[in-house]
Amino acid sequence: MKENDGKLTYDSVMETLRKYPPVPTLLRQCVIDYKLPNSDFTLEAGTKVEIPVYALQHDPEFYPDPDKFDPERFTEENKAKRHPYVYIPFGEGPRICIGLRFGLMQSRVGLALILSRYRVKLHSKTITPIGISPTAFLMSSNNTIWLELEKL
Ligand code: HEM
Repeated sequence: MKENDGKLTYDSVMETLRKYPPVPTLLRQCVIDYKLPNSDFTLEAGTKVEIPVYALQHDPEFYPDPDKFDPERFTEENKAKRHPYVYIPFGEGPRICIGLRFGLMQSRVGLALILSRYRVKLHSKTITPIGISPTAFLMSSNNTIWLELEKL
């Protein structure tokens, strides 16, 4: 907020959803035979397709130094340089998340309310580095994240 004239921007929420998309893969089913551009491969109608959201959002071709948390990636200028479909935490197309705007706003308001009233630290019970669960269907940490909230 200090860096943005006291305003809470969406950029840090967007960068969080890039690094940790709650839905790491999207599912689709091909409805017509479709020849992939620049290849001899044809997807046949009926084929189930998994779209790797997590992998796209960590591809260094689109996001250099992908593990770095850098909200600057979401300035209007930087966004314009990327293909829009390499950032799809809410999906895309006719079945895109119906709660996209509400989800973004809710995360922002929730964070603002907590961070304006409390100093948040990791509790010593939390095992670090925090890893991603390899078995959960939705993005989850591999261990409980314990936080310590101190009233400001
Ligand atoms: C940060 C919060 C959220 C994330 C990351 C998220 C993510 C997603 C994703 C990835 C999809 C699948 C889209 C696709 O297949 O292309 C989806 C679908 C959907 N989401 Fe969300 N969502 C969020 C919040 C919400 C909220 C707040 C609501 C409702 C108030 C909501 C309601 C729905 C519904 C109804 C669908 C199914 C849409 C359809 O199939 O036509 N989501 N969401």
